Amino acid sequence: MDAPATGWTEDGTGRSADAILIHRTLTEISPVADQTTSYFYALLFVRHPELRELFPVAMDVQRDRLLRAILTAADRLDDPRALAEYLGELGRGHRKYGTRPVHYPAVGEALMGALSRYATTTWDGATEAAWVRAYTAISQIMIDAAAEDEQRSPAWWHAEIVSHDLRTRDIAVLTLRPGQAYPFLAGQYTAVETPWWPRNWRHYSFASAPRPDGLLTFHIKAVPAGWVSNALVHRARPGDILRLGPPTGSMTVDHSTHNGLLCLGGGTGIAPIKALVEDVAEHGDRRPVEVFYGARSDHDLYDIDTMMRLQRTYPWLAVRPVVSTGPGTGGGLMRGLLPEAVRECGPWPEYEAYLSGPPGMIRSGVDVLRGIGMPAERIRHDFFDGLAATGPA
Ligand SMILES: NC(=O)C1=CN([C@@H]2O[C@H](COP(=O)(O)OP(=O)(O)OC[C@H]3O[C@@H](n4cnc5c(N)ncnc54)[C@H](O)[C@@H]3O)[C@@H](O)[C@H]2O)C=CC1
Repeated sequence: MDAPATGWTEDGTGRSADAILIHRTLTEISPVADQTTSYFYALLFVRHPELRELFPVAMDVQRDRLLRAILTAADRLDDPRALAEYLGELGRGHRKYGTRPVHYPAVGEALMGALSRYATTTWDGATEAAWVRAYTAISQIMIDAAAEDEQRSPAWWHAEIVSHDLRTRDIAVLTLRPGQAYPFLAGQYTAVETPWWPRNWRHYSFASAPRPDGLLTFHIKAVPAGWVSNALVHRARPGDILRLGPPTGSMTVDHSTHNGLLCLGGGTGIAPIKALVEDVAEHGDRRPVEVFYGARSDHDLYDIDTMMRLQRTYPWLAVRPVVSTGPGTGGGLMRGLLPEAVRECGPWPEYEAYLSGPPGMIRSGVDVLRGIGMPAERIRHDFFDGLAATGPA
């Protein structure tokens, strides 16, 4: 996939002229992001009512995903590799919503309408031209990626729940049997849609490496106001059919090195970490793997038995539970937040870091690791609703 090629003149700062104009617009709309988003969707649905059915009935929770994804991409114009990767995932991920190439101009038109209305000070002919070039390039990369993907993969997969294990009051472990082969890598995640909330897709990591029987596992925590997660934890039963989007995410094991793995799994963020451990075991690498498993209290360490079983099985694996609140129970339990525990046990030369959990944990974990000298290229993580987010709503 090619990077955008037009409007490309460097200024003294190393940024292209288009990127500077686009960044200026983004800075101006930042304090009025909510209004810009509302206006964008209003324009889109008033002018193109046929597009409304691609989005969930209620759009409050993830209302701004599509616009946020476009703006994120536009702000990365000068990083063609990251842009192509991000937009490729986005284009492939949009197939499950029924997005067609013909829909892209409608979105572009609403985008220009919303930006020109809210970036009143900086909007002019040159800025509009820069946005048109950027959006044309963005949509073309997405359209091409979707078309290429269509040749080899379904837009989505049906999967039947074959077991539902309620581990705590609000956490369930689900095992699914996909209707057809579902290729993915340990450490990746996917989007899940339930029959109860059509077109509401939520992201969950695979909690196991690919298995010979083809089954998939997910750890779901019912979060307040989380319709999909509450349905999956409290309503779903074996026999129910879900839909899955394509696998995505870059927190996969680099098997080209013998470095150790330093893994931080916060809450249900332990799910992909468990998959990574299984992946290392299957490759027979015997690289040291240090897992820090964080939860609010020892009661919330819902998968500790599995992790301890893995530790007993593999001599190269060490699992350290870390609880942030509530009484500790001794017995090797560390107290505090995960990133602090990792710092205390550092400095971790010869390790690659894998972080999975709440965004605050990932941010502070990256800060701690960078602070103790770990180079950025040895730190891997995904943000479910940040750069890696896919979906129109
Ligand atoms: N691939 C990924 O990155 C995955 C991410 N998740 C995300 O993980 C989250 C799990 O939520 P919960 O189970 O409620 O976790 P939680 O809120 O109970 O946090 C778990 C642990 O993370 C650490 N932590 C949390 N916030 C922190 C902060 N601001 N700074 C430093 N450390 C912090 C603490 O040690 C805490 O005990 C969800 O947001 C879910 O979307 C879940 C699965 C996979």
